Amino acid sequence: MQRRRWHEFDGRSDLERAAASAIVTSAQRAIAERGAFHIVLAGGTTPRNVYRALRTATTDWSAWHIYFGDERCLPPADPQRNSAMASSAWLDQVAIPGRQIHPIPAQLGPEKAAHRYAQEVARMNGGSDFDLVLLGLGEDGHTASLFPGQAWESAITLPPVIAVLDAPKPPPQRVSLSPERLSKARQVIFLVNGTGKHEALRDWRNGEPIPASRITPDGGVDIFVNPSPNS
Ligand SMILES: O=C1O[C@H](COP(=O)(O)O)[C@@H](O)[C@H](O)[C@H]1O
Repeated sequence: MQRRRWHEFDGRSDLERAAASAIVTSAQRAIAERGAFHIVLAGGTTPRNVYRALRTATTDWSAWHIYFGDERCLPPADPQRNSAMASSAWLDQVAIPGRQIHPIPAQLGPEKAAHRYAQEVARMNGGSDFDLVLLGLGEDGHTASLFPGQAWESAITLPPVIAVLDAPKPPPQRVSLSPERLSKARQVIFLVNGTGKHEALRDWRNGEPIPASRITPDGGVDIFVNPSPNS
């Protein structure tokens, strides 16, 4: 069962400011308590300005470790790649050591990339919880690259990283952390902005089993939403 805390913002820029501030606060806490900050990034269009805002954050970048919740199987520099977006908006401009940035090698194809990334996450982070997982919400209720009506929904056990072969949103080949792995987190924040998401939000609020509701960390999830996405 997913515990949800809804946070409504007065327009897109308020949401982005609040998200950037929540990320920095989470990093400060993790670095003070454990000496490192392990964050999983969302892709898509919603987080881009949040990432841009982080360029000027005051933080110890050497303690940050970056992972991705999902990736599209495209060449590494393709602007539609989630890692390419995060790099140009933010990561290329701050002093996070390169060995602490872990893009999904999705250019290898979904199966091989899923296998490699599962090994990499296990090697870097062991079985421990991520400090913060950022996620988005698609118009159909998908989160990361977990789309409704796909094989993973009926699987009894899932690998920590899933090869997605026929996503309904292009490109069809993708790689995604499983809902169980995304739920192993001290904190999970969904960023929801953009037209066309009203139905998915309504279903989510009504407790319908959309993919986003499969993320169930012990501490519950925080949902940052801009209810009037045109502002
Ligand atoms: O395809 C994807 O979509 C979701 C939502 O993206 P948005 O553009 O509506 O913000 C995103 O969270 C996911 O990482 C991405 O690969």
